[in-house]
Amino acid sequence: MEALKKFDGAYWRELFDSRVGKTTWPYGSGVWSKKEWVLPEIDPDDIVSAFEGNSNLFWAERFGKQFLGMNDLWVKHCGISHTGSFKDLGMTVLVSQVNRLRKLKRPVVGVGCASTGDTSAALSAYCAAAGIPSIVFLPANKISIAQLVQPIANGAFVLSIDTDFDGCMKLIREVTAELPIYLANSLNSLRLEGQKTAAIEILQQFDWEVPDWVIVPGGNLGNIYAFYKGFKMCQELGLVDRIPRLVCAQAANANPLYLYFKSEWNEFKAVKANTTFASAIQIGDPVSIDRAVYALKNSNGIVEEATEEELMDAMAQADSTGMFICPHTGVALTALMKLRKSGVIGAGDRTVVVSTAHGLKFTQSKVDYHSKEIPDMACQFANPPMQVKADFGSVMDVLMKYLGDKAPKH
Ligand SMILES: N[C@@H](CCOP(=O)(O)O)C(=O)O
Repeated sequence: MEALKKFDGAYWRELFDSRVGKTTWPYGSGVWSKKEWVLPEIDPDDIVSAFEGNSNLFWAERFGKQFLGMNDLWVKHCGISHTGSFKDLGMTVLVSQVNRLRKLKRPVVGVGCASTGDTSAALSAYCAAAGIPSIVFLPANKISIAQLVQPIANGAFVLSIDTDFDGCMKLIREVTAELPIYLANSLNSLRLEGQKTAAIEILQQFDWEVPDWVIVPGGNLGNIYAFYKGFKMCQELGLVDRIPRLVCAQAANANPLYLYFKSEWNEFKAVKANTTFASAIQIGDPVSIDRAVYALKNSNGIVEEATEEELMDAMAQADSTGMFICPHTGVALTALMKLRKSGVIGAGDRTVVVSTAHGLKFTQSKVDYHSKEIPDMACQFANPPMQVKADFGSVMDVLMKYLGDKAPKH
């Protein structure tokens, strides 16, 4: 009974009154009533929901209208998944095949990858579920804590190597040529077979109406090709009659594809990737460069880039509309902002931004931004917590000011 009492409105009301004194609750007595709530009817247009129709395709209504003057902007959230990124889509296919190979007594002792965080999280989770050893090469001190802890907790053999992702990638390719370790990076087509399902799902979610644009953040560049593959497959099957134009969005600090595009596909040069908050795409020598170029050329595609300040501002703006995105999605949104500004993407174009990972994997970057602790960055959309003395008057003062600023001006 005592436990049940806690759910009784009167109990809380009593507690509230005894601590704060009698107050007038302005939102109707129903809030504290013991009776069951009867919700008033609501206009469907007023429903505030994270999900529009399907589970992971959001209509970014407020962001689109407020920052871009767009009414048909969507976010395909691939981070709502088991390990929090789109890598799950590909890894379930790859690890399933490895499982089969092992049952056929093929000499696969373990599965390995180089990673900037998300790939290793997915690989280690699926391998752990199947009881297959996983080996991951991570660039030391270059991935978020949330990402690092995933393969560790999943029981992978984690090598923290004093190099960058490109160095890890080079090493794992050399090692897998010598040892019975199956390479799980996205140069393995099995990964792409899984990842391309996100494109098919987008079309299905739009009832087979093709969006005008799909914007994908790009680092190792397997995913932009996977999207192309999925869309192309649907076109070849006659499910749709065209494919969307693809945009690959890179961080300016790791932009070899962007530079190649700007040279009108004249000459590709790998770059030394500099530190970026979009750490999962901090890659200077992408393994899927040729496939990405093929995808972009065959979809009338574009490559854009985002500086650190641009991507962090875009992330903060998106978060302020409730999105809580990862920095890579900030890169994609920056690309969209630039293409909207130049008029390449029109106000009425149906556009899908691919959100590649869950924002909770990148909380440190958000904390740094909102604390305004990033050198040479204005952090213009920062929303730091307000320090306030623990007394009623001080709290009332700041709240009155806040509410005064926020009150609708009629
Ligand atoms: N961003 C990736 C880098 C590895 O790319 P992959 O496409 O080969 O898996 C990661 O999360 O590790």
